[in-house]
Amino acid sequence: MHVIGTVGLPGSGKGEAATVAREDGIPVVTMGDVVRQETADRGLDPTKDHGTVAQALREENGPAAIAERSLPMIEDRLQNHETVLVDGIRSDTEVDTFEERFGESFTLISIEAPFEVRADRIDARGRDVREADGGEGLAARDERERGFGMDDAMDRADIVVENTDSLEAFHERIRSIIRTGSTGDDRDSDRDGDRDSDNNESGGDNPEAEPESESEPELGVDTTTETEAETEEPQP
Ligand SMILES: Nc1ncnc2c1ncn2[C@@H]1O[C@H](COP(=O)(O)OP(=O)(O)OP(=O)(O)O)[C@@H](O)[C@H]1O
Repeated sequence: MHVIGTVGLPGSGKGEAATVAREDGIPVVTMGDVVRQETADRGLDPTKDHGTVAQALREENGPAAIAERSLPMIEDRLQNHETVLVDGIRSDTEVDTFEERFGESFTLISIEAPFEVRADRIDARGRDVREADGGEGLAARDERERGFGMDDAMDRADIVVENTDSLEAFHERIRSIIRTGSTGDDRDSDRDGDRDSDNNESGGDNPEAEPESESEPELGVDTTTETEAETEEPQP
């Protein structure tokens, strides 16, 4: 059993990580699914009343309400799958919920990219209403997410993935983590030192990880992660 959670500010790459998981046949449970389900259960319109229900859930049942409601969905998927990805974690209180339930089988990945990089990618994505057209700007969205406790959740991550390289390199990175249950190489910082050995033990010497990590530098076309590429060393 392995439950992988992702956390990251808007435009950091959580959706891309979920896509990689699905391509690998790994079910993805998003916090949004939980809220949509609850909205439908209350006889409301999931497309319109989503925000109100998310807020109501937290007010009625506390800040971990959405995470708690996601647990049966995750456990259901774990009946038939070894690994499940949980997308959309927003606070350290939610991290507590997953750690309490899944213990060492829970791995939190923080996906990070600088503000300007995320702003450019969100513009290019074209999904969001631009600030100039009355949409919520990225700074305001960041602020709102941080208000939920996202910084504290990110600080709890077992693995930090800097998504500043090419999309191919990011996909490869996430695939490697999902398949091996660990970083697979030494490029990710680990903010929680006592989890490091767990990662290495659980999959650091998985043979599948080797070819993937070796091929990564070739995939990178973006120059923003030069320092990462320079520090890349073959695994002993
Ligand atoms: N390494 C990358 N190189 C180029 N484009 C990328 C990279 N990573 C992500 N993107 C693109 O940036 C956009 C934002 O990524 P994504 O949608 O995965 O972010 P998110 O964290 O899910 O954002 P949100 O929280 O707003 O839903 C997408 O269009 C995605 O394809």
